[in-house]
Amino acid sequence: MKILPYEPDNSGLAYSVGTTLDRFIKLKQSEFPFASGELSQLLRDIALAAKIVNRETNRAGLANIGGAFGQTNVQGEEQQKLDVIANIRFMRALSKGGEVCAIVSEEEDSVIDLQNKSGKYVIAIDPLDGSSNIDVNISIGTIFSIYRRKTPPGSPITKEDIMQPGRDQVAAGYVLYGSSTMLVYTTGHGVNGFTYETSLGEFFLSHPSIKAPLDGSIYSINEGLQNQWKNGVKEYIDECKSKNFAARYIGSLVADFHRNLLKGGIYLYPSTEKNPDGKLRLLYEANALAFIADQAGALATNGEIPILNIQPSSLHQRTPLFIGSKKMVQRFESISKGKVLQKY
Ligand SMILES: O=P(O)(O)OC[C@H]1O[C@](O)(COP(=O)(O)O)[C@@H](O)[C@@H]1O
Ligand SMILES: [Mg+2]
Ligand SMILES: [Mg+2]
Repeated sequence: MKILPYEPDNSGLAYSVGTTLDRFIKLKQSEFPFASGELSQLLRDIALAAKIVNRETNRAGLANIGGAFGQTNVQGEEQQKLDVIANIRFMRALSKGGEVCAIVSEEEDSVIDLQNKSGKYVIAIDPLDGSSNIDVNISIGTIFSIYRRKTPPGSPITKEDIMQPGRDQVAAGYVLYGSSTMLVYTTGHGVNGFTYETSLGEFFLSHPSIKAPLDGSIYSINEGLQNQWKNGVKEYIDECKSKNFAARYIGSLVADFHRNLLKGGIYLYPSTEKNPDGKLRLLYEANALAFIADQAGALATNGEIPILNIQPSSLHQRTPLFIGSKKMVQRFESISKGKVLQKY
């Protein structure tokens, strides 16, 4: 009787493509003998909420889920129904999960204290990113940042727990609801991407150990705001054009970031007259993507300093964001800081 060892695939990767998210989280946790499993559970809670929001986005056109909700959020932006639904779904999953003590959300004016005496984690979340694309069937997303609270569990939530620089994130990621739905995250040990298999209701590892190309030829910026650009943005974009780079702008930060992360490219949202501090929010948009970028070998800056080094001072503060392939962001910075003259 012949006995053969089972060789699933020859990738040699410890975490081979096709590993379920749940199994991946378990395996990763076993690498940290002192891990208590709470962060693992929190990641599972996020994945659960993502599955529910995925279902809602897929049928947004059918079930009267599209369109405006009829209220504005603290940013003065008109909330879409799906913004509110996604916010409720993530709030519910995170509060039921039991690992989180406080939530900062784009759709909530103030910090939500979950009154959870044992919760160690603070989460900042953009429940639905790319709201302007909801009704037109273009990729949208969810963005999340996870911090360990600074004060002991059970004690009152303090500013110190909430206003932590991106550098202190213990995990971050995004969900992309696109032609397929993906969850991409880091816990500070590399970046991995999982694709949702709807019929099985499972996320499977599809993009292990994502590394951003060092350079690229794609730039993503809302050129409609060109007249409001300053500090070298125009010069940099002119140089990209002189090099025949491709202009790609979806208008959903998660989708533009994801493309550039995989293919090489740069996303730029500078300060404008309308948004002198930039449009994107530090706590629940820029910090998470900057952590992913950092872990994938890419860069994120506000034009002055790395996004991860910014000390937050208010919940919904905005920041200029320049994020993407290392060489492209470095080139932008040197032009915007006037360190180099363009040669076409
Ligand atoms: O329409 P603009 O000014 O180009 O802004 C688009 C940007 O605004 C956002 O939609 C802001 O995010 P929200 O949709 O979560 O508010 C980003 O996803 C996107 O990159
Ligand atoms: Mg957003
Ligand atoms: Mg949003």
